[in-house]
Amino acid sequence: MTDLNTLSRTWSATHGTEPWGELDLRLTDTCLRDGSHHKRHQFTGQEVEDIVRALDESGIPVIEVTHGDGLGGSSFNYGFSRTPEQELIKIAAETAKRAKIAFLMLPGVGTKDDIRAAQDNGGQICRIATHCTEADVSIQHFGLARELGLETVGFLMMSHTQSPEVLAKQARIMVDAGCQCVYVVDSAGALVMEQTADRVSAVVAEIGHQADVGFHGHENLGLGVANTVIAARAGATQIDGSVRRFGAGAGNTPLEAFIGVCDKLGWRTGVDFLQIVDAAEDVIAPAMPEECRLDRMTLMMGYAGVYSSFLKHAGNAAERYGVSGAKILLEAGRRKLIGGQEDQLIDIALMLKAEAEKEAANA
Ligand SMILES: C[C@H](O)CC(=O)C(=O)O
Ligand SMILES: [Mn+2]
Repeated sequence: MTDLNTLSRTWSATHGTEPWGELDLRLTDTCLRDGSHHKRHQFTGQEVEDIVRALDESGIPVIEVTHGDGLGGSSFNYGFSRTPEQELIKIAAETAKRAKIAFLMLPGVGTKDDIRAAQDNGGQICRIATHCTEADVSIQHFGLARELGLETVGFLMMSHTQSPEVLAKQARIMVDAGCQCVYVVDSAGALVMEQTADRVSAVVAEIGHQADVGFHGHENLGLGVANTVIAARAGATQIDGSVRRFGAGAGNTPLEAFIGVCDKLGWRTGVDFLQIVDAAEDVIAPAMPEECRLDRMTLMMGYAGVYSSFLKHAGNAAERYGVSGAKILLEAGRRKLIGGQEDQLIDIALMLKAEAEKEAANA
């Protein structure tokens, strides 16, 4: 486990004698992509325009816009988008004056043609996400993205499920394929402080001399900001979050809170705290179907280590079959389900229903 003294020594060795005094972080707001899960993929063009304008004017340097499950995610399995994501990317790119527009793709869900289309529509940063033991499926997509002149980011999803050593090896595969920044992604909001630091440190040790390292957090155990602070101290220089926590599960690291913390620590983000707080209240909150809640369901996700975007799917299955959503999530965690296995939530609901019927018959 990384303790703070070790972290301080590592920091001094790589960044000079002032432990975490001087830090420049590049922030990515993900509410128009991760928040798409919470919004059940129902963003309108007007909402995207308003949110991008507010984030851009506050100084957020990168804004991610895509269906929650990435390019090509609009489908029966994941949920259909109200507005085609390529149209939303175009609106975002036409609205932003300073910010770069990023898009996410999961190999197998999106295709190479989707990447080309996103670039044609003004997307400049291609973020490629894989389960954290499957980086090899991203190799050809990183190759294409670099060929097209896109900036590249890799997402190692469900990072809590693997050791720091495994993550470092997977990060190496992405960087060798052309990835310029690898994110440790706490998809389930299950990492606790030192577990975050250990993983980020290991990835920094493996690729830090060649590429950036990032951190993407979720709030399911209420640790989004704390985990993000410790990730930055461990060497993550690209940081994700969503203003107002507008993301899957209990939401992402609330970016405006993290920016306030950075101001207090003397870390530079280039974002105006007062402006981003106003944007959160006046522009982002009104676009949310409801606040992202830390409740029984989302706590269960952090506790059992369940992919945050399963929340709505588990809720639907619970309602349809009259069983406990929290129990579905606990079982999903026990089965170690990963993204793409949403249909198993229905199997679990049917199993719980059959168990309940059997119990009732025996009573
Ligand atoms: C496709 C996922 O929603 C990506 C993500 O944000 C995560 O794993 O967390
Ligand atoms: Mn996420």
